[in-house]
Amino acid sequence: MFISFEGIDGCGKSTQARMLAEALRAEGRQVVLTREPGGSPGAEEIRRLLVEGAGERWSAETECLLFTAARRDHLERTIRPALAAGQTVITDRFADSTRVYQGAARGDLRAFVNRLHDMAIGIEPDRTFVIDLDPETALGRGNARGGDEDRFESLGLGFQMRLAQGFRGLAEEFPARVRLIDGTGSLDQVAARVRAAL
Ligand SMILES: Nc1ncnc2c1ncn2[C@@H]1O[C@H](COP(=O)(O)OP(=O)(O)OP(=O)(O)O)[C@@H](O)[C@H]1O
Ligand SMILES: Cc1cn([C@H]2C[C@H](O)[C@@H](COP(=O)(O)O)O2)c(=O)[nH]c1=O
Repeated sequence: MFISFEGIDGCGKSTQARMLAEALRAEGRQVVLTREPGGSPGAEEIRRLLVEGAGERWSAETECLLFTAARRDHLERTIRPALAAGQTVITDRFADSTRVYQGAARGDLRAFVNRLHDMAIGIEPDRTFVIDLDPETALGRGNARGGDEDRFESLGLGFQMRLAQGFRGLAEEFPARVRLIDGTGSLDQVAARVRAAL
């Protein structure tokens, strides 16, 4: 099974991806927990180009190409081999992030993003959990966490609000696989919502 977690920066998706991986492992499943951009040595190199770039280093189109290149490597080196071995793959972000960040929030590039996806990726998760949280709360959580990978989080509240709208829209666009999960409350409360939706 192939599962993705999505949402705005600081919504809690990495925490929930990790909690679900631990819960499934405790039940005896073999789980590969991975992330994007990254998840394979080559894709982690591309991640550094993306998240360590200062300010507006890349155009939205170039970002699409870099994220898609990283995803292709991640798919070839990590995701497909794990799925072929019967393992469960849980990824912290996948193609929906490109649809929302580059395709909608940074500009109107959905057609470009879709064409790249069809050419180079061509696979969707079986289930996608969008952790839905208001951007002010999410930014507060992100700031409290600190860290130096602030290339995207520094884009501000207005950008995060466009993202939140974009992620909510995925549930309507892909109703068979995307589940909107209320991200408020304790870690265990959110985890219970994820399990119920799985
Ligand atoms: N339900 C929650 N209640 C309070 N704090 C939370 C909750 N879930 C996560 N956090 C905290 O919020 C911060 C961000 O969480 P996390 O790293 O899981 O988010 P994220 O969506 O993966 O962020 P990013 O995309 O920016 O990496 C962390 O410090 C985490 O411990
Ligand atoms: C896959 C993907 C990611 N992004 C952005 C979203 C985040 O701001 C960063 C990654 O940071 P995280 O803390 O690991 O979530 O990259 C994007 O804009 N487009 C994408 O396809």
